[in-house]
Formats: sequence, structure tokens, C-alpha cells
Amino acid sequence: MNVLMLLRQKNSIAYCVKENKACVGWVNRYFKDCLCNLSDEFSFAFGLVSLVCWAVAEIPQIITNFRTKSSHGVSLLFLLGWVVGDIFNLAGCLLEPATLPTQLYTAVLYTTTTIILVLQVLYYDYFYRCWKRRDDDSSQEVEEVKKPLRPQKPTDSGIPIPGGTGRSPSRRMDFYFMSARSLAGSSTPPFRSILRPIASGPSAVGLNHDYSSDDDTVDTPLNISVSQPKPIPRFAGYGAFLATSSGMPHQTKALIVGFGGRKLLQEHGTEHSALGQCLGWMMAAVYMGGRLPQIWLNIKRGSVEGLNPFMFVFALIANVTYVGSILLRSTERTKIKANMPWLLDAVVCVVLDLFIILQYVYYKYFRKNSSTFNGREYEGAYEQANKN
Ligand SMILES: NC(=[NH2+])NCCC[C@H](N)C(=O)O
Repeated sequence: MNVLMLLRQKNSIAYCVKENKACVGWVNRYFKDCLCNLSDEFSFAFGLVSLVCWAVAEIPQIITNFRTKSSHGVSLLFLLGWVVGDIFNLAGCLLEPATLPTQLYTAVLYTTTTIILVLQVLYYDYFYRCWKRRDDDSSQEVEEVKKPLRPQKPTDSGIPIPGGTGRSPSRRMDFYFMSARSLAGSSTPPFRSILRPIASGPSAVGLNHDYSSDDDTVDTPLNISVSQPKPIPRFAGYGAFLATSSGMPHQTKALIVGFGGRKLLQEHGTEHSALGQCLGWMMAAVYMGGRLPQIWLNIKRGSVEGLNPFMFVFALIANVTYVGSILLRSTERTKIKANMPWLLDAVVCVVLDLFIILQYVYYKYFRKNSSTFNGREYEGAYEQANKN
């Protein structure tokens, strides 16, 4: 038996004790997971795709924020929801004796990425904007903005027309174009927002400020959790809360044994189920609810400017492959039941992400056509402003 096992290890084949079958060696070695048939292998591959998608999902939004020097397109509540969900996830990894090192590492990875994004949002939304505003509040700037608002001729509508009367296209032109662009997605912009000067940099930084500060969202990363004799993979880190993996490898237990919480759990005999399920449902609620502030923000702004759709595309793929990885591994009722919070969360998030992507397409490509109306509205408001 030992010789057989050694031979199999050498040939990159391991032996799954629980299933009494040969399994893929490197997966067994590094992920402590048993892949005994093609379905298991597909399940594992799906889990890996899910992990990679989560690892890169937030990078597009980070780049967009960096480029626009603003974060007005993404809801802070949405991101905060992600952070809260990730904390549940991390707590689950630390408290749940059944968690694997990969789960913990993945949870740390998600949390780190999301925290970076949140810090970036806070920086652009508050600090950067404050500094910018201070600069823009210089009296010279105020004078420049006021000047063009004063009608110079009785026939002057006060609105510069591109390519029009040869009027000097300085600050005033900027004001017109930038405001119109910012308003393009919004049918009824707040009147005063039109008068707000757009100082510099990316157009909507200042204008959209109000919109971005009151929303948040949270998302949950996927953890790769491969438990050796466990038939169900938990690539997305949700597995942290699963009540299904009692046969955790020794090293994993050693890794976590220092944590009082886990010890306590063991002493009280609540190996996984109750707390794991409870945390799982809480996590699911936070993750699912987290999309709503983003959806609402898009509706409220009537625009998706500053939002990178790839974050949601990656999240969608990550959630779909995550569900696939679970279902391909086992369709046993007990396993499905134990995974229900993670499955339901992933499915609902797929639907919500699809909705956000459709919102993006609508506001970006269809609603754009109605921007002429917005432009007229803007002109009307602008004229009104001139009269006052
Ligand atoms: N910080 C993260 N990316 N967390 C992952 C969240 C996963 C969760 N299913 C969601 O889509 O919201």
C-alpha cells in the first residue's frame, strides 16, 4: 500500500483515502483536494477560474478611478458591503475548524483588494476632492467662472455655441462642454449643479461628487477551498462557513489552532454547522444587498460614467464558475443544503450583476441618445441662470 502510494505520488498521482481512489497528485498536494474523476477535475478547474476572476475583478475599477482621479461611478456602500462580507468570510476561515489554508489565503486576498479599492475611493471622494476644491476656490477661478455668465450683448443667450459667433472659447466653452457632458446622462440635473464650475481634470469629478458619497456596496471574494476528502470544493472562500468538511488536513488545523475561537468551537462541539451556516447566511445577505446601492446610484445619476463594467463581468464569471464548481462536485442533497447560502448568494449576485451590466449598456449607449434633450434642458437652465 505504502509503495503504491509512493509510486503514485512520484507519477503525480495521489491517493484519496476517503474515496479509496487515485487522484491528481499536485492538486492533492497543494490544495488538499481529491480529484478522482473528470467531473471533479472540471469542478476544480471552475473553482480556479472563479478564484482568478475574483483576484482581478476589482483591478479595472481601480484603474478607472486612477485615470479619472475620481470614484464617483462606484458606490461606496457597495464596496463597504463587500468589506463586511469579506470580514464574515475571514472570520469564518479563522473560526471554522473545517477551513483550509487556501480558503484563508483567498479570503485575505479578496479583503486586501477590496480594502485597496475602498481606500482609493475614500481618497478620491474626500481628500483629493477637498484639495481640488481648495485650489478651485481661489478668487481668480471664481472670477473666471462668473465672467462668462454675465451677458455682454442684449441678444446674447449666454450660451456659447460650438463653432459659432467667434466668441473667445476660453473658460466659458469649457464650462458649457464639460457641464453638458456631465449632464448627458441625467434628465433633470439639480439646477445648481449646472453652475458648479468644473475646475480641472476629469470632467465629472466635482459634479458627481454628491452622488457618490451616499452609496456603498460589498462584494464577496471567492475562496479556493479544497478539502482533501471533501467532495465539495470551496474555491470562493465561501467554504469558510461550510459545515461539510470535517476531515480537514492536519497542517490546516495546525495553522489555525492558535486561534481561541476555533478552540472554543471545538470544545463546545459545534464543529461547523450552526455557526458556519449562520455566518454563511449573514454573508449572503450582505453580499446580495450590497449590489442595491450600486444599482440605485446608477439610476439616481442616470449615468454610469466612472463605473467600469469589467468589475461586474468578472464578478459574474466568478460567481457562475463558483456555482459550477460546487454542483459539478456533488449533487448530494446534504451537500447542496450545506452550501445553500453560498449557492444562493452566487446565483442572486449573477442576476444582479447582469442587471448592472444591462444598466451600463443602457445608460452608455441608449440613454446617450437622449442627451440632446439634456443639453436643451441644460441650455434652458443656463439661460435661467443668466437672467438671475
Ligand atoms: N471582495 C470581494 N470581491 N468579495 C467577493 C464577493 C462574492 C459575492 N458572491 C458577490 O458577488 O458579491
